[in-house]
This record gives sequence, C-alpha cells and structure tokens, in this order.
Amino acid sequence: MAKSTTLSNSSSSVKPASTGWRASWRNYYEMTKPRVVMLLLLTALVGMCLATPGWVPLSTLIAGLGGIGLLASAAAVINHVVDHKIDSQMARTFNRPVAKGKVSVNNALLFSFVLAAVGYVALELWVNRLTALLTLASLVGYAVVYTMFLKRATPQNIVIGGLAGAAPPLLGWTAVTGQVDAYALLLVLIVFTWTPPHFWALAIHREKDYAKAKVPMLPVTHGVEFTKTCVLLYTVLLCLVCLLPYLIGEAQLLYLVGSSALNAGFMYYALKLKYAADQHTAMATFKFSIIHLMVLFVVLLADHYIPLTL
Ligand code: HEM
Ligand SMILES: CC(C)=CCC/C(C)=C/CC/C(C)=C/COP(=O)(O)OP(=O)(O)O
Repeated sequence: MAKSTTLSNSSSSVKPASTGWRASWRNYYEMTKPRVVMLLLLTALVGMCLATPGWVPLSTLIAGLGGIGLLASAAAVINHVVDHKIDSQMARTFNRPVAKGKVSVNNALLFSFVLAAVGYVALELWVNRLTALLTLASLVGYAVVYTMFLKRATPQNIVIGGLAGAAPPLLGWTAVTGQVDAYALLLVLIVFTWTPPHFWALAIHREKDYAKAKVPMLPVTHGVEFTKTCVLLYTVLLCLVCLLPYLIGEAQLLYLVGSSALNAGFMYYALKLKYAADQHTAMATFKFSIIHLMVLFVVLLADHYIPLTL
C-alpha cells in the first residue's frame, strides 16, 4: 500500500499526508465504510440462510460474503472519490481521506479496482455468475447511478438509489440457490422501504450541511416539515411490508412478535419526530433505524431456525 499520498488533481484543500503505514491503512479502511458494509453483509447472510432449510455450504458462505463485502467496499471507496468535493464542504465528512487529501484520487481508484476485481473473481469462481453479475450491478447502482447522477439531480435520489443498498439479501439468496425467488425480493423490499426513513432522519439533522454543499436532499428542496411527514409515511409503509413475511407464511411467531416490537419502536420515533421533536430526535431516529434493521434480520434468522407456531 502506498505509504503517503496527496491530492494532486483536485480543487479541494490539500493537507499533509498521513505518516506511517498504520495511519495510511486506517484511511483505506475508513473509505470502505466498514460499519455500513457489516450491516449489508448481515442482510446478505440472512438471505443465504433463508434460502435453504439446511446449512449454507461453507465455501458459499465464505466466498459469497467475502465477494459481496469486497464489491460493496469498492463501491464505498468510489463514492469517496466521486464525492470528495461535496464531502470537503460538509462538517460530517470534511475529514474523509480523499476530501482531506490524505489519500490521492488515483490511489483510491486503484484500491477500489483491486477490491472489486478480487470480489468479482471470488464470486465467479466459488459462487455463481448470477450473484457475481447482480453484485456488480449493485456496485454500479450505488457508485455510478446514485453517487454520480441521482445524488446531484433529485431529492428522490436515495429512494431510487436505495435499491443498490437493498440488494444484499437477494445476493445472499442467489449465492445459495442460483436463482431469483419471490421471497428474496420481499427481503429486498423491506430494506428498500427502510432506507428513506433511515436516511431522511439523518438528512433532517444535517440539513444545513447539505444546503451548504448544494446537494438536493429532501429537507433542502422540500423543507424539514415535509421530510418529517415522508419519514412517518415510509415508516407506516415499512410496518406493513414487514408484516408480509408472516402473512405469506414464510416467517412464524418469533418474527411476528420481534418485528412488531421493532416497528412499534420505529413508529414511536417517527411520530415523535413529526409531532414532538426536540433537537436530538432526528439523530435518535437515525440511530434507531440502524438497530431496527440489524435486529429485524437477526430475528428473521432466529425465526428460520426456531419456527414457533401457535
Ligand atoms: C441509498 C441508500 C442509503 C443512504 C443514502 C444512506 C446514508 C447514510 C449516511 C449519510 C450515513 C451516515 C454516515 C456517516 O456517519 O458518515 C449512514 C450510516 C449508516 N448506514 Fe446508511 N444509507 C443508505 C443505505 C444503507 C443500507 C442499505 C444499510 C445497511 C443495510 C445502511 C447502513 C448504515 C449504517 C450501519 C450506518 C452507520 C455507519 C457508521 O456508524 O459508521 N445504510 N447511512
Ligand atoms: C455491491 C453493493 C451491495 C453495493 C452497495 C454499496 C453501499 C455501500 C451501499 C450503502 C449506501 C450508502 C452508505 C449510502 C450513503 O451514501 P452517501 O454518499 O449519500 O452518504 P455519505 O455522504 O455518507 O457518503
């Protein structure tokens, strides 16, 4: 890994490069958005497990999660490159490695290419072509369609772009079965419906940041009140969509109870955000959204292996 680099072909502020390989390694690691990728991988793992009544073959588990994780990480690195000017203007992101000039555009692109190539080859060799192509399409959906175009073009950016982030349960499913099935698409629909309240809660908290960087996020273009209404309506929709696995007989009692409790929590935050917010409510809603999705998929998994019925 290149030890220290500066941003040579960017108009953003150029700062001294990090010293030592440890600092450098941390910058590369940060660009992969590790915590986001971990949650994506949890949803992929659950997609794999739900695809079969038995155990997932170890080679599919390792190569599948490894390949999906590497391609998602590559997408995140490309996002850091494409967005480095926007990132340098926002308080939340100004310190990011490319925005700060701690990693050069060329080195970040090389890093993302290596991650993507290794990930794609792993999926092709040890999983299957369908999963490799769908994962590559997700990378393009996030790094190109969302980041390069939608993010700058429309406040519906994250609704449409959310499809790429919602894909991992399907990717996990196809890694095991080699085909697209309706239940896998329902799992995608859950993450897809979860994404707007997840992101818009944060966008409300960071509205001034986005306005300053001229990114047309919903609170900037349509105001905070309208965005709160959208968070509430999407949360209602999410509650309904989350009922479907039980209603179609794919999930049992443990899931019904667990998901209902989680959805009650999300509704509490969405209602508070709309009707009784203080300065912390938007951020609290955003943080709860992450716990909601994480626990929801753990509950789906538990329900799969412990199918309780009345
Ligand atoms: C277009 C879709 C999405 C958008 C626009 C979005 C946006 C964001 C933003 C702006 C953050 C804050 C990052 C930061 O603090 O620097 C964030 C955090 C996070 N997002 Fe999302 N997100 C999306 C989809 C997803 C998906 C699909 C997942 C996982 C399944 C996810 C999981 C997370 C997690 C775990 C965090 C916390 C990261 C941390 O604390 O470092 N997001 N998201
Ligand atoms: C292959 C595959 C599964 C790809 C999915 C890629 C991926 C990492 C999706 C997560 C979506 C996400 C973190 C969006 C935030 O982008 P943003 O640019 O709006 O947020 P930022 O300002 O924090 O960068």
